[in-house]
Formats: sequence, structure tokens, C-alpha cells
Amino acid sequence: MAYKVIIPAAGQGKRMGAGKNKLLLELNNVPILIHTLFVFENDETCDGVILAISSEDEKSFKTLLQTYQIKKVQALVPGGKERQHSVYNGLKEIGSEGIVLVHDGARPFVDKKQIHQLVEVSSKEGAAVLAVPVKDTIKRVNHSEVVETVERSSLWAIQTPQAFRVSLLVKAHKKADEDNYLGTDDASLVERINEPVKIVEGNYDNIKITTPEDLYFAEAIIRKRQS
Ligand SMILES: Nc1ccn([C@@H]2O[C@H](COP(=O)(O)OP(=O)(O)OP(=O)(O)O)[C@@H](O)[C@H]2O)c(=O)n1
Ligand SMILES: C[C@](O)(CO)[C@H](O)COP(=O)(O)O
Repeated sequence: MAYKVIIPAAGQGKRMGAGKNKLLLELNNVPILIHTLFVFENDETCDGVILAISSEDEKSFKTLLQTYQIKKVQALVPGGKERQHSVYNGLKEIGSEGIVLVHDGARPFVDKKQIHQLVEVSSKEGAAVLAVPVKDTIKRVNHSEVVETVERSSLWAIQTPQAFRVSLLVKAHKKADEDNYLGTDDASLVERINEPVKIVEGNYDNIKITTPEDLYFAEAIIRKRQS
């Protein structure tokens, strides 16, 4: 089943500390953003990419799209102050029907089969996200003191892509905008309008490249995939 994908790529990469958008950093001589875009470029069921970018990066991103012959980007939209605003700007380009995925530009290792699973589940259920069971023990802490140990068996680490019926995601974003609510992912906006969100079990390789050490993990994942 066909889908479109919004890729927020307008961050500043503050936690990476590279002095530029971390999506321009290279893994195996290819920029991180291009690794991510290749996944959708090579997925025959993806029928359009909407990329949210900041004005500072516009020139270099346009050059990269040409150099790597990325054809599926149908619109470049301005990034917003927060990730959520960048996604909302992208949603305005989507229309009102079908399935839309939201996928971080900073997650280059997403698996095509899992994308297809998400599209299938979201078309039946409305919303679905990739996630993996949490491996660490998680404690709630206040002023350096443990308040409680959270029961781990029901904890999942949520990734992207996150897939939605377009009408549902538009409704959730509009409501969040009206309420000035800021969430750390798109599914949380759907949850707060009391609509169900399903989990599709993902893969621990689908890391978000956030801090410098993630670059070593990413290189290791690439080596594993090449061998
Ligand atoms: N205003 C923003 C902030 C983030 N993003 C994008 O959302 C994804 C996830 O964000 P994150 O990993 O936090 O990236 P940065 O915001 O760049 O990192 P930091 O928070 O360390 O500055 C990234 O692809 C990033 O480019 C975006 O489009 N618009
Ligand atoms: C959307 C996300 O990748 C799910 O894990 C994550 O919440 C993004 O968080 P960030 O603080 O914008 O990196």
C-alpha cells in the first residue's frame, strides 16, 4: 500500500556538537540524511517525501539531492522551532487522505519490511509506531534521589517511523497547536486526543544519531550490514 513520508531534517544537532546540522555528517562517505532518504527512494511503495529543512541548510541540502539523484522529494518545507513544528509544516503538503509516515532524518537504519508492517497496521488501526522493549532498568529520579523503579515489562523505547491515517495526524497536530502542547513524538499527540496507537516491534539497529558516540555505533551497524 502506498504512503508518503515527512522527514524532519531541520534540527541544529546541538547534542552532537559538530557546529552544523548533524545530518550533513558522513557515514561511510555518505551524509546521514542521504542514507535515510535512500531507504525511501528504494521503496517502491513510497510515493513522495516531504523534507522539512532550515534556511541555513537549504543550499547544501539541495546540492545533495542533486548529487545523489534523489527523485522522490516532492516538497521542501521550512523547519520550525521544534521538531513538532517542522512535522506540522510538512503535514500541510500532504493532502487529506491516505497514510503518512513521520521519520527522523537522523535514523538512517530503518528497515523496509518494518515500514510496510507499519503502513499495514496504521491503515487498519489509525496509528502505529516502531518500538523495542527497554533493556535497562528505569528509575524515576528527583534531585539526584530515586523516587521509584518503574516496572520494566511494559516499557518500550519508541522510534520512528510512526505511521498514521492522514486525517488523524492532522487532527492531532491541530489540537496540539491550539493547546500549545509540545510532545517529543507525533504519536503522543494522537494519544492525547484519546485515539489508540499500536506498536510494531522494531529493531535495536534503528538508532537515532544524537550524540558523538552514536557515530561509532552507526559505523559498526554499517560494517555488520556489509559483511
Ligand atoms: N526544530 C527541529 C528539530 C529537529 N528536527 C529534526 O527532527 C529529528 C530528530 O531530532 P533530534 O535528533 O533532536 O535532532 P536535532 O534537533 O538536530 O538535535 P539536538 O536536539 O541535539 O539539537 C532530526 O532529524 C532533526 O533534524 C527538525 O526537523 N526540526
Ligand atoms: C521521535 C523520536 O525519535 C522517538 O524516539 C524522539 O522522541 C525524538 O526526540 P528528540 O528529542 O527530538 O531527539
